[in-house]
Amino acid sequence: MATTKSRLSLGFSRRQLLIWISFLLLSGLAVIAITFYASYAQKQLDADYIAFSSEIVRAQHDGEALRQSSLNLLDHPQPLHQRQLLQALWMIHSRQMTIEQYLQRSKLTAHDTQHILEEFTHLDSLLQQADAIAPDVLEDTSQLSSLHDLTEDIDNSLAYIYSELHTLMIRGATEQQHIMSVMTQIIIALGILVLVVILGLLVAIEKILGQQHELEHLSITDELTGLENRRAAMNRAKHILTLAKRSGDSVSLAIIDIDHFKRINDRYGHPFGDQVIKQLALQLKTMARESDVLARIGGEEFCLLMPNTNPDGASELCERLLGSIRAIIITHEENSVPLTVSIGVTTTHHQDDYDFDVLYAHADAALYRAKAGGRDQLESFVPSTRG
Ligand SMILES: Nc1nc2c(ncn2[C@@H]2O[C@H](COP(=O)(O)OP(=O)(O)OP(=O)(O)O)[C@@H](O)[C@H]2O)c(=O)[nH]1
Repeated sequence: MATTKSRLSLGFSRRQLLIWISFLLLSGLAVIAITFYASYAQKQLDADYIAFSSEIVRAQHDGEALRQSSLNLLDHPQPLHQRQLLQALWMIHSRQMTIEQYLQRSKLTAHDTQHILEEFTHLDSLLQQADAIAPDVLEDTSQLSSLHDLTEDIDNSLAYIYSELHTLMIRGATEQQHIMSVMTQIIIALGILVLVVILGLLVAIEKILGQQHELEHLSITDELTGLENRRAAMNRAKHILTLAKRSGDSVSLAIIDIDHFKRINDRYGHPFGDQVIKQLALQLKTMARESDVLARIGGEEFCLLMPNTNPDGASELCERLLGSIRAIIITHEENSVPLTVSIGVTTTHHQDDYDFDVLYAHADAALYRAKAGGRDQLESFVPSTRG
């Protein structure tokens, strides 16, 4: 009832749901953070600060060229120097347009560039004034000194703009470097995380497989003796009997039960009784064949299923078992403890006998007679007594 309550309609337990919600929340946050950072980084990395910087470096010569041509014109008012000055003015115009384009393409914020744009407006008005005077200055030489003053103002304005832009470029490039280093660290951290997760998963899978194998082994093994348990014996017996029934081969089953085991327990204690069981199991193991199924099917009861074995073969082996068990030397505090077993054995005779429960019942009936006959002996099931 409690389990049903703690499970929601979709088949998730509350704990699983919490884990999934936390996982989804964390993943969502990680995706948002990464997307935000990636778009910011992308903008910064898109800005071509190197090209922009080289354009600014080239532009710094424009002011000097203008000032020089203005000086030349002032000293020698000749058409050559006037042409040079007009050319310098044109150069500054076109450079100004290129730089304004770079500024728009760059990811610098309005806050960063506001004062530069204002200075550009001021520069525009100075250029317009110079453009208005320069073409006629040879006709009206009184304008020469005003023109020269204007060129000085233009040069100063350009110097201010370019030094500010230069500072911004350095800041942008530094930011790019910072972004690259943060991204490298993030990539390394993610790589390590992925490796750790993969390693964790591998360890978990390895552990689960180990536990699964261990559980499988435990589910078919008798803990005390290490022999197969009743369940495993029945499964294997079923398989062997099915094959034998088809081929018509005889299969024998012996049940081996320790005599008066209760007395051993009572006299020497339960742990000693366990040791006796283990010792007997070891002896049985050495005498059983590879193809036999040897299992502990009860407290002091073992079964030995012998494929392809007729009644004579089974009896012979069981007699040898009785003898070898009698010969086991067991001592308790220097007192020897006699150990004997009784064995009931049966062999498939009819089609119906190829069934573990039927064979077991027959062997058990024979064992009963062995116990009743005085123990430490073998009794075989006699088919005519069936039923
Ligand atoms: N030490 C130990 N004793 C066990 C274990 N399993 C069952 N026993 C004991 O085995 C004894 C079996 O006693 P009984 O069924 O009366 O049979 P028995 O004393 O061997 O007498 P018979 O079979 O008639 O010869 C009981 O005292 C159980 O407690 C075990 O794993 N370890």
